Amino acid sequence: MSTRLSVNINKIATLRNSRGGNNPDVVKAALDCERFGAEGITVHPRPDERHIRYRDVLDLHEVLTTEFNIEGNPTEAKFVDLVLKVKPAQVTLVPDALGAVTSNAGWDTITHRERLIDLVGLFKDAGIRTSIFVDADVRMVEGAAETGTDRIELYTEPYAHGYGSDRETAIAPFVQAAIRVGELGLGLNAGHDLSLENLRYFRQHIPGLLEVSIGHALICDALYYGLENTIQLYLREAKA
Ligand SMILES: CC(=O)[C@@H](O)[C@H](O)COP(=O)(O)O
Ligand SMILES: NCC(=O)COP(=O)(O)O
Repeated sequence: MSTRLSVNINKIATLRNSRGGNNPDVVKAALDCERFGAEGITVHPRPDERHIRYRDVLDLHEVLTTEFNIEGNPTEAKFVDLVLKVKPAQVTLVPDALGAVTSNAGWDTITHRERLIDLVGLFKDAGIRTSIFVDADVRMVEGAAETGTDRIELYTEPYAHGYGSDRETAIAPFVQAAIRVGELGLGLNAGHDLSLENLRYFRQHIPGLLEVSIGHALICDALYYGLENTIQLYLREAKA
């Protein structure tokens, strides 16, 4: 089974927004990512629009030909309306805290069960595949399964953080979670802080990994290797 690479282009928008204007052009960059081999494009609009703007999502939707994955916090009505309007291939529900620098935890799928059931139903009725962002915790995976979601996305920051010092210990809860995902018949995605250094080991130890979404490290690597080479390097790790 091959794991698909979805390139998160938030950081390209961050660079554009730092000067105003349209350089780099986010839509062109996304199309180039696709041309260079990306199998999907991920965006994670936030209420402050500090990187991807809601307008970008509409523009991207017009032109992308690979899988479009929109991530974000569904407690924002604006986010829900945007996703229902665009109808991407996949929506990933993330419990972002307002003001957080980046996503820093998965859902408590037990506490938020009823809300997640409603949201998953809403998006699935619109023909959108759903994925719920969760920590590598079997209880949270089981809670996610009860919402009716198609997939879960494992929050991989703790793995990435622990990889350098003790990768066997770092991957262990992710293996357990992935096995449970498979038993429950859900699809499995993963992301956050995956990199050229830690991706191959993750891919080789996690059963049934359908998709990784990678942004920060990939765009940093592109400064050195160029976007086309970098996407090829990540594809090699994702397929290893
Ligand atoms: C859910 C997730 O892990 C990513 O979408 C990540 O949060 C990227 O968001 P930022 O680019 O805002 O850090
Ligand atoms: N879902 C994770 C994602 O889209 C990218 O996260 P990161 O690679 O920017 O940490």
